[in-house]
Amino acid sequence: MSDIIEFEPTAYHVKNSPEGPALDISDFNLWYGESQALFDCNLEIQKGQVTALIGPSGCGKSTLLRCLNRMNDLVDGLRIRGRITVDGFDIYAKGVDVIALRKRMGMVFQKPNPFAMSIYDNITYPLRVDGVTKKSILDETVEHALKQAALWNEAKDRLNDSALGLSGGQQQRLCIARAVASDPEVLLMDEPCSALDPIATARIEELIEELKGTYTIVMVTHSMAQAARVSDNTAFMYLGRLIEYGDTDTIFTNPQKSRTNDYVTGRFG
Ligand SMILES: Nc1ncnc2c1ncn2[C@@H]1O[C@H](COP(=O)(O)OP(=O)(O)OP(=O)(O)O)[C@@H](O)[C@H]1O
Repeated sequence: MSDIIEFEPTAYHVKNSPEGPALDISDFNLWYGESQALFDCNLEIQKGQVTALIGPSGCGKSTLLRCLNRMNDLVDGLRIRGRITVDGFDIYAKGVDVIALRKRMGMVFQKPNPFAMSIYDNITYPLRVDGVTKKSILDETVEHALKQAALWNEAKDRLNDSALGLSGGQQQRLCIARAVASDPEVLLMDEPCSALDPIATARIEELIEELKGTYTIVMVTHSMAQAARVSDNTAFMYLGRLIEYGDTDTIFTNPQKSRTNDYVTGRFG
């Protein structure tokens, strides 16, 4: 049993310090009711780097990603065994403030999901919920977040327009801006380009390259080409098990396990 009973957000402010992994997943198992979806997963996710989760459909990539900010908590019949720590804090320990945890672990989904409100309000909404009302702080946050998400030039003259009027790629960059506005340490991305065309995809990939270092990024992708282009490390999953994990070049060019090799060379998947 864990000896950590309180989640301490302050501990997260040591952003991407060079020592140790940002996230440590150890002996992690998960069941949806009677059905086990994750088996003894062990993975250290390095700070400031991009880690890709790859593997065939249904192998548990999204399940594992969603455990990293406890997005699975509301699923009926969900059980877990094992441990996930963020900067040494057990995120499943008793007393953890899950809302505070999710602020530290921003999430970007497959389909862009801006709120039906203005571009400005999309970014400031989480701050307002936290009681921030000072206009200068809100303005500054909007500009900074949009610049970080490479959307400032396209959006600065239409901040009060509806976010739903943006293109799909712009909407996804807005969702990234909204995630970074809360000043997270980690960005979790679940197939962030799957609904986008190749040009919008290339913009998001460039953005991921720019954001890494400032943020630790964990990304689920179906595209092996994308994993090879943008990630530093790759974890290959199969049937709920983590089969192999290593630096992306090695996983794609010299994997140790035959199943990894079969997958990355397109023999199945
Ligand atoms: N909410 C849920 N309730 C019950 N079973 C679920 C739930 N979510 C996922 N599963 C099951 O868990 C397993 C892993 O699913 P998951 O979505 O994590 O896989 P994935 O690798 O992300 O798949 P894909 O690439 O198709 O998105 C699958 O067998 C899936 O049917």
